[in-house]
Order: sequence, then structure tokens, then C-alpha cells
Amino acid sequence: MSKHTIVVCDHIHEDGLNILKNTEDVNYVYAADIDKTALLDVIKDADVAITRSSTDVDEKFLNAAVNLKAVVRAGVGYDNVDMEGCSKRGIIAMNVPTANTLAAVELTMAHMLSCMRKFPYAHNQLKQDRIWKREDWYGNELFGKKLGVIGFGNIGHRVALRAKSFEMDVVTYDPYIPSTKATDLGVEYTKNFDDILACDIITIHTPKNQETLDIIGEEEIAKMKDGVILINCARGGLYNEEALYNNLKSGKIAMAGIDVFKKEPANNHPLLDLDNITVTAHLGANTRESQKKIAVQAAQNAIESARGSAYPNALNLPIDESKIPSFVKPYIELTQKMAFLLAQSDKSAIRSINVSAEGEISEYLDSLSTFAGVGALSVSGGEEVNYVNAKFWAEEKGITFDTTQLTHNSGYSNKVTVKITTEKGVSTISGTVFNENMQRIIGINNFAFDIEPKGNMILLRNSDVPGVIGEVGKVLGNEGINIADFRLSRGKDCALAVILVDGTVNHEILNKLANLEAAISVSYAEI
Ligand SMILES: NC(=O)c1ccc[n+]([C@@H]2O[C@H](COP(=O)([O-])OP(=O)(O)OC[C@H]3O[C@@H](n4cnc5c(N)ncnc54)[C@H](O)[C@@H]3O)[C@@H](O)[C@H]2O)c1
Ligand SMILES: O=C(O)[C@H](O)COP(=O)(O)O
Repeated sequence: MSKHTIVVCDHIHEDGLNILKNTEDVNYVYAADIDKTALLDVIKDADVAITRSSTDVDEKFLNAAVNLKAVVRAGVGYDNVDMEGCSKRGIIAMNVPTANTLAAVELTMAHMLSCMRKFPYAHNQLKQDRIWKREDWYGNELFGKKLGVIGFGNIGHRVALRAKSFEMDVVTYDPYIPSTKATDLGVEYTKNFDDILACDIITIHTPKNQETLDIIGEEEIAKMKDGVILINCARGGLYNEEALYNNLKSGKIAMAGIDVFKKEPANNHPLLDLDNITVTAHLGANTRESQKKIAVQAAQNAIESARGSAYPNALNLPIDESKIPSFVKPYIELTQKMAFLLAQSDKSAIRSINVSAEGEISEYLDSLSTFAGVGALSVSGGEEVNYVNAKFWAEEKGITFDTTQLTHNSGYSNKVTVKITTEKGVSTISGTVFNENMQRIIGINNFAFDIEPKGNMILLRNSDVPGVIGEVGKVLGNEGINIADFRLSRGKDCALAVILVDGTVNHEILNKLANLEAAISVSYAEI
């Protein structure tokens, strides 16, 4: 039995490790305790890697991981995964999006309460310094304060709900949700970021990306109330760290609760020198409950992706499979096969791939085009080309893609056509699907057909003169090749035959067919 190598790059719960250890077709490698330079050597054998935020899936990592097919980020944020690098290499990146939500929500509340009561400092005074001085520790209450929540996703909306149970007023800013998601929960929704800056306490729960990096800086802090409290249990760098430091030092920001830093580990960070900050070492996801759930899901997802059977929560697929209706799937399959056939029959450098469609299917041209790309490019690229990297591959080779939505006029309820332009010329192939999944090629280069896209096919273009079928039969018969089916379509001056054969056909046999007097061109394709 061939085994899939799954490398665990960071610490995950033992329940996940046990699943990997006990799966027969998995070669499990534990690399969480080695340094990241040594990991580069181990990762070269990995089919799948399981990582957390401590492992950067960057260019160095990806260059070393020459066999990698998938990476499972055992957590939510994937800002340290080079998504474009993965896609270019055909590596599918996945995360485990909701298993640590509650852990992060509760840590956020802990930081909020801790900031209000300066809990760690009060604790240390009694525990470490053995001083009982109650007058030093007057805090503030959450009750009646206004909380601004930036990002109202899985974590943000749950923080808001908990804040409401403390009888806080809550306002949220998240341009990517319908306002009712907030208002249905009794949370004010704003499109004006200044409404957030006017709050008593501000907490952020967005992903880290170009748009959210430094979303709070000097300018935004200047607009805030004196004595504001800032919480960040999402990602370091969402609040500009220098601005955060300066304004904590000046007292403009009364307290900050910080779980995450721009560069981690952050054991020497300047923020740690301040006395008005509560800090944790990126512990948002660190509850036993959440780590257990994450590890189990990450292990199962890693196994499925290693087997190629499923890619749960894939992040870099050009197509969201869950949004593709079942009637489209056979068309996608058919389009890939037709493009594969066409590219084989004209073995020269491809310049462009056009996919056109009519009928309801034409609403899915992007997906059809991606799969046409996989079909056509895999003729030269083999298994290295998949639907994650097909368009990157094409881009590197200067191949252009386009699509055309056609009005309904062929008589078929749905029809898809792939047109490939190569150095030699232009060829087209069309297909449709009958009775839900009966895929059929209905045209090749304007010759009408009704062929199942399956098997070994010789495509013979010939002058439409008597005796061709007999001569073809003789050549193939002499070579011991059995004809399974012979389809002929007649054009104005010539005919196109699609000859389905048992067994494979080599160059020598094709040359013999090409030498027949009536032959114009001969090509061969296998689907
Ligand atoms: N400290 C930790 O250990 C820990 C644990 C889990 C998650 N996280 C971080 O928290 C983030 C949020 O997690 P989640 O599960 O809630 O994700 P989510 O995807 O469910 O929610 C993110 C929300 O942010 C919103 N958003 C995106 N860009 C925005 C912008 N510019 N302004 C305002 N809102 C914006 C989105 O619309 C979405 O509603 C993750 O990306 C991760 O980085 C940290
Ligand atoms: O994005 C996340 O899921 C959290 O930041 C947790 O990350 P970690 O699993 O690397 O601690």
C-alpha cells in the first residue's frame, strides 16, 4: 500500500496525532519540536503539512516542500501562508475556521475584564510583593460602556453578545455583512468608522490583510476618547504597534489587552515594558476544548486531502464547489475532457483558450474555463497541472483565457464549446449533456458528431472519396488494432472520422494512416 506522508509542523492536540498514527495509509512525521531550519529538510517528503501560526508557509518553506499537495492550517488566520505561492505550485491550502472561535471569544472577554480591573497588576502586588493595598486598585465596570467591535464574524459577533450580557452598548463596523446580522442581535451597525473610534472600549476581530493592516494608527487614536481601552486578540499589526506604544505611554490609551504581536515570538517586545497593558503569548486558541477539536479536524482534513478525496475549507480554489449546482458538474467534467482531447489532437504550443456556452450553463463560464485550462494544459504539464494552478501555469507561458456567453440558437438546451488557438491554427470542440449525465461530443471543427468522450480515438480528416473506410480498416487490422466504433461526419469538401480503437496507437501506425492517399491529417487522443 502506498503511504501518504503527513508532516505535523506545530504542536497540536494528541487526539489529532493519534488519528494520524493509527491511519494505515499515512506515514506520520512529527516535526513540531525541531527548529524551522531543520523543518525545511523534513518537509521535502511531505504530501501534506499541518501547521499553526508558528510556521510560516513562505517561499522558503514552499521551495523545500517539493512534494506538497496540501497544507492544513490548524486554526483560522492564514496571513502567514503564502496563498499565491501555494496556488502557483498547485498546493491546496485549507484552514479549520470555527473550532477555536469560543476560545478566542473568551480570551477577548478576559482581556477586557483584566484591563478594566488591572487584574495582573493587582494580582502581582498581592502574590509576588505580598502587599495588601486596596486603594491602589480602583477599576472600572463594563456595565454601561460603549464597545466598538471591528469585524462581526464568528468571533466578533460572539464577543458582542457576551458584551451585551454585561449590559454594554455595542456598535460594530464590518462592511462585508448585512446590517441585519448586527441589528437582529440588538447591536448597532455603522458604516462610519468614526463611530467605532468614539467608543470606550474597542476590540478588533478581522483577518490580517492589506486592508486591515494598521487599520488603527496615530490618526485614528487621536480621534479616540482619552482613556480609551483597546483589545487585540486577532492579529499583531492590525493596531499599528508604534502608535499603540506611544499612546499607551502618554496615557491617551488607558489600557490595552494584547494577545498577538506583529512578529512572534515577542518575548522582547517594547510593549512588554509598559505598565498599562495586559498581555498573553498568542493564547487565543489555547483551550483544551478548542485544540482537541482543531487537531481532530486538521488530521481528518489532512488525510482526506492526502488521498485526494476532499479538501474541506479550501482557501485557494478558483471555484467554490459548494456553489456549483449538480447539473453543472457533468458539463465541467465534459469541458475538461474535450479540452484534453483537442490539445492532444493538435500537439503544438497553445496561445489561447476560449470557452463559449449557451443556455443556463453559460452562467458558469468561469468554472468551465478553469477546467478547460486543466484539460488543455495537462497534455504538456501532466499531473502537475490542477485547477488551483492552471491559470498561473498559463500566465507563465503567455497563454490567454477568455470566455463568451452565447445567445441560445443551436437547439441544445445547453452547449459548451472549447476553442484552442495554437501555433498551427484554431480548433474547436463542442459538447452537451443529455439526461443529467450523458456527456456527448456534438461537434469537432464544425463537423457534427454524437460521441461519448471516452476511449482511444484516431481523428482522420480525409477527402470524401470512396474506399477510405476499407483502407483504414486494413491498416489497423494489419497492426492488430481492433476498431470499436467508427463515426464519420461529412463536410463540404472533406470528411472527419473519429475512430475508436481498442489498445493504443503509436506514431508508426499514425504515419501509415497519414500516408493513405485520401488522408489530409491524422491525430490521436486518449481520454
Ligand atoms: N488570538 C488567536 O489565537 C485567534 C484565534 C482565532 C482567530 N484569530 C484571528 O481572528 C480573526 C477573525 O476570526 P473569525 O473566526 O471571527 O473570522 P471570520 O472570518 O468569521 O470574521 C472576520 C470578519 O471580519 C470582517 N472584515 C474583513 N475585513 C474587514 C474590514 N476591513 N473591516 C471590518 N471588518 C472586516 C469580515 O467581514 C468578517 O465578518 C482571524 O482572521 C484570526 O486572524 C485569532
Ligand atoms: O488564527 C487562529 O486560529 C489563531 O490565531 C490561533 O492560531 P494558532 O493555532 O497558531 O495558535
